[in-house]
Amino acid sequence: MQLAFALTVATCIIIAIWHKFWARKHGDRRPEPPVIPTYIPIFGHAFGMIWYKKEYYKQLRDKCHLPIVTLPLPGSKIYAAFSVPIIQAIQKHSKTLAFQPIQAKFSVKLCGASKDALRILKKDMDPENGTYGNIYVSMHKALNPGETLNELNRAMISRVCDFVDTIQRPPAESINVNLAEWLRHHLTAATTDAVYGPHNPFRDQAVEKAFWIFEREIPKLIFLPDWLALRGARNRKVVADAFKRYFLSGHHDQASGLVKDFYASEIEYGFSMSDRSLFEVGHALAVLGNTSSAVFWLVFYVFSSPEALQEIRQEVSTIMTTSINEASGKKEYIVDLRKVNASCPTLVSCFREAIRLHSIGISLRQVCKDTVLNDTYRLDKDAMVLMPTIAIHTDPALWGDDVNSFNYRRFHHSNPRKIPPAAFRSFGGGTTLCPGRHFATTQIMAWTTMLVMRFDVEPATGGPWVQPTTENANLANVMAMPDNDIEVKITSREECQNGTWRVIASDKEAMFSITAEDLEEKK
Ligand code: HEM
Repeated sequence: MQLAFALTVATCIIIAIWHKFWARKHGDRRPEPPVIPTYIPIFGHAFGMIWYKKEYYKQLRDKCHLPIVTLPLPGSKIYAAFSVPIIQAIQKHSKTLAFQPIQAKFSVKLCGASKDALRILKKDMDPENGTYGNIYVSMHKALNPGETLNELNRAMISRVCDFVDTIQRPPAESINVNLAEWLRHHLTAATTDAVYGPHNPFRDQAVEKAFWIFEREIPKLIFLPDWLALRGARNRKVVADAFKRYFLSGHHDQASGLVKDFYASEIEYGFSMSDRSLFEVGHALAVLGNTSSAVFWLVFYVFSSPEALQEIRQEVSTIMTTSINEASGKKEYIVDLRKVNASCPTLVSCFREAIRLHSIGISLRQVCKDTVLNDTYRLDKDAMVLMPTIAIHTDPALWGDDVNSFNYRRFHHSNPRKIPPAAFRSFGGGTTLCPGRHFATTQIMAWTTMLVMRFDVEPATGGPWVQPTTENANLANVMAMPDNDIEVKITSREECQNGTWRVIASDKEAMFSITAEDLEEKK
């Protein structure tokens, strides 16, 4: 009798163990994405990522021709996705394939915040009891079409226009600038004035300089301990200290809604003043990190493609109104950005094409629970999912054989090759779709329309435009910075001498629908 009882208990235990382990792994028979072997055992993929940088994902895509693969790494497992339908499936599972746990860890490491801050964020990410990243919702709200965004846009546009006025001079007196550096400095000034208000800490040149040094050092700050990333940590502190003084003086009361709302959420979460100041360095990075590179590439392509330049000038003149100012007797030119989407298809196409070619962002997700994608592959808990934009943006199957060259009409309605909207991923997608895309696009269009209409821009050498490489681009960014700068000569156009110029923007709705999500919403 005792033996029978013991056997029954043992059988139950065996069945329970079988159910827990074997059935969980193999019960539905759906496999994990295929493992990609490497010549170097264990460390092969890690080595490939470090050595070939962004190019590694293109190599893997071309080597395996699979929608998603498994890359075993020492102590962890990574899945890399190379197809639009698989990426869309990943984005749909936003609870089990989540960005927030990664965001919590990365933001604390990147900003050098305290263990207390990590504890608060981790608690928030608890799937049972946490609000699961509610803190970032305030940022999304402020940047969605609405009054807070309108105010931000108005403040930014007015600074862009004021600055562009200062470079207007008689055509014989052109100016020479290093394009990337010049744009970065003046975009930083216009953006941070709009975001942080009259006491903008970035008006101190030492703070701006420290911020951009910190930005270059981000990969070290994320992957190495702080004592091996001293330069980044030291410069981050310069910026964080400036923010601390700003907050302690209550200067954020005069800032944009974006800063005020986020600051209020941080207080609600219980972060210390020191952590709030450090996290603000991270926010500044989201706000500033990518827009100036996007303007650089757009300006580079537009001014180096005479046909595109001519078409864009023609298009912008159709959305421009001209009147005579009664007091000064001068002409007033007003460019209404609200009309760009509908009336400037070549400009919009050039913008999308320029950022398509230079998007190197990698969207990340953590597998919080075993998840099956489209009834095909099983992703195992605790692994990480990578969605490298470059693998999608350079796939000839999607874009055609000229995928690697600038085709200024690629996104033009006259192009017979129709691209699936979800294949354009410069702003990411799903729940982590860039909330700053409307602000960024408005700023990019304000700069580009002003430069295109008022100036001629050409290489200072007098020779042809030479495209810079992006081999050393900082992989912490979404847009690749050029490896070297280009010195350009900026000359005012004769026909635009006698007048004042202004850009205005929408009060009502998002002006630019360029992501799959925005296009869907518009339907
Ligand atoms: C051309 C300029 C920009 C590009 C290409 C860009 C692109 C992106 C991408 C690809 C992501 C990540 C999406 C993902 O992982 O799926 C992202 C996230 C984000 N971006 Fe942008 N961005 C730009 C400008 C801006 C600006 C100007 C702001 C703020 C004013 C901003 C705020 C953010 C924020 C807050 C996030 C994190 C969203 C979240 O975690 O929920 N971005 N951006």
